[in-house]
Amino acid sequence: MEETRSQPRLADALSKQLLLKGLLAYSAFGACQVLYRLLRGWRESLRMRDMLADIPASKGNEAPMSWVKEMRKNFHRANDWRYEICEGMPICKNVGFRWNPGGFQVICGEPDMVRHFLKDAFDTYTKGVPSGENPFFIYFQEFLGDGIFTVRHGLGSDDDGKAWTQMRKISAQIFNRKNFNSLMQDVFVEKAESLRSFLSRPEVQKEPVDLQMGFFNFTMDSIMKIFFGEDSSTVMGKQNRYGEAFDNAQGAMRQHMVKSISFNLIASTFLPWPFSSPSGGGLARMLWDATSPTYREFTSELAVIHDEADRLVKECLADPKFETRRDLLALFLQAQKEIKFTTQFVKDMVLNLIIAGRDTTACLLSWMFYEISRDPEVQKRLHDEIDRKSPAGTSMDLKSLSHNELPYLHAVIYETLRLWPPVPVDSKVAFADDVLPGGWKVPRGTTLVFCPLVEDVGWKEARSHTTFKASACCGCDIDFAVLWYNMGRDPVRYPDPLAFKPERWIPFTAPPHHEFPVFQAGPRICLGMDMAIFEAKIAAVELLRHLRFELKAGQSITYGTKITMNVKSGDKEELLVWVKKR
Ligand code: HEM
Repeated sequence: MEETRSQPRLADALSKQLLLKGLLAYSAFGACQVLYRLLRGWRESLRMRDMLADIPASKGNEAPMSWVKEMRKNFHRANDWRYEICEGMPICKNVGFRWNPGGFQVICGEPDMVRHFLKDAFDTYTKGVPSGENPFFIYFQEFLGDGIFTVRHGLGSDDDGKAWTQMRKISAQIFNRKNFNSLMQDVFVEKAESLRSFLSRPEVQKEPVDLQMGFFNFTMDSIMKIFFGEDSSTVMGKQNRYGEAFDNAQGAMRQHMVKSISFNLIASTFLPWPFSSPSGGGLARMLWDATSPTYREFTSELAVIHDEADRLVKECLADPKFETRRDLLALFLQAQKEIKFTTQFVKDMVLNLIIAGRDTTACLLSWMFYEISRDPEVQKRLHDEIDRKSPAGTSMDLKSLSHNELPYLHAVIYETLRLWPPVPVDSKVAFADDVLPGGWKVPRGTTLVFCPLVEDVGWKEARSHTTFKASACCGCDIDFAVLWYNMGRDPVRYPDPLAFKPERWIPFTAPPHHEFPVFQAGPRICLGMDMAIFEAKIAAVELLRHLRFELKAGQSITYGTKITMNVKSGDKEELLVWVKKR
């Protein structure tokens, strides 16, 4: 009897002992892991600090990681803040923590440097790896999956860049001259006519209209047709849940990403497995994400996007004409047999191409019409040129819309891209130690950021004369920036830089890509560059043949919060314009 009563007590004591031992073992393991990470981080950070010692810190950001705090404070004017911290310096750095190598950035200001890391040393610099040290890429990858925008090439890739080469090769098939003058031309003209007919409605012309929304709908409808063979009519007011989900997911992702930088850096260093991991995962991040309303919004919108991508892929595969289809989705699915892409991969590609093709060109058109509708002289010159060279009823193709035929229109587009680059920031990460032109050392793991070659003279003075009001913007920022935005505003290269002067592009000589990296440069230069310009020209000619535009007075115009730089009026992402028949 005595013996049977003592058995549970013994089992209790044994399990308590086991628990205690387990806890002790886990504490020892956790402490060793944190210590190891700290030592490793400290050693790597020291090495980076030593190698970067010759490069001056960006203005106001001398203390380790102080730039993150400053960046947060300046979310509402992210692009201008980036200009100010490297003003007058051809190269500067943002300093990371002493115990984590993740926060080091080098901001380059000279086209030679840009050329070096986008072209000459192409294999050394690529996209970052999502990790605790690079929290920006965690969410970016979650959004874009394994598509062309996230895939790494060169030293940073596991497959020697094969996946990127294949994606690029297949995508490039759609951007040939034959397609421009048939499929693309037909689609752009049809969708531009729809937009023009919508804007010509008397009820639409009674009130100022959000022209930016019109352009996002126009580019969405065009992309759906060219890339996926699908007819959508958002331009005519038909709702597109996909487009909305896309915008909401982008906005929420960026907000959450910025909010999470410090948390991810700290958690991945100081919390042991399974609460965190150097790859950026772990229970702590799961909890952090799950309790964030912006993250929940991001994932629920992402689910809508994925369902839609699923539908597009299924319908394409079931199409009896599948084998003869030439839209981009069909090309990828046809190639799947030989290259063994997974269906998930094709879906990611779909998503990447929509972001590439829809938002960028819509931003270009929005800023272009912002400039046109606030300057009657520019609009008059465009009307005159179009009336003379491309009146209603004449066809629009690559030749008739070239810079030789319509030099002023071409110049307006380049001037818009200079002042309002649709992708104002971007970055590359060094995967090996390197030396930049000028002898500046760059350690492995540094994020390379571009900055313009800016002189102190000129910029401030020009700014004081501008009518652009960078107020009331609640835009957020990303931590790794490539400053296309600022390069276009360099007063040395572009005198009177803030003035909209299309004449500076006449006669037109294409600028070297590393000096004007609006479409990036080197082997990963934008694939859709010619398509975007062609599309913007067709839309502009079609609208200006029939309509005139006047900016609604009293708007405080600035830039918005998306990855691509859209127009913001007050606290709304819109561009209100009066549209009238000519
Ligand atoms: C004004 C319009 C556009 C601008 C300013 C623009 C700008 C850019 C930039 C800056 C990049 C480099 C991003 C990076 O990898 O870090 C890029 C890449 C890319 N763009 Fe565009 N883009 C525009 C329109 C388009 C269009 C219409 C398409 C057609 C789908 C397109 C397709 C791509 C693709 C596929 C890449 C990835 C290239 C690669 O990594 O190999 N873009 N674009």
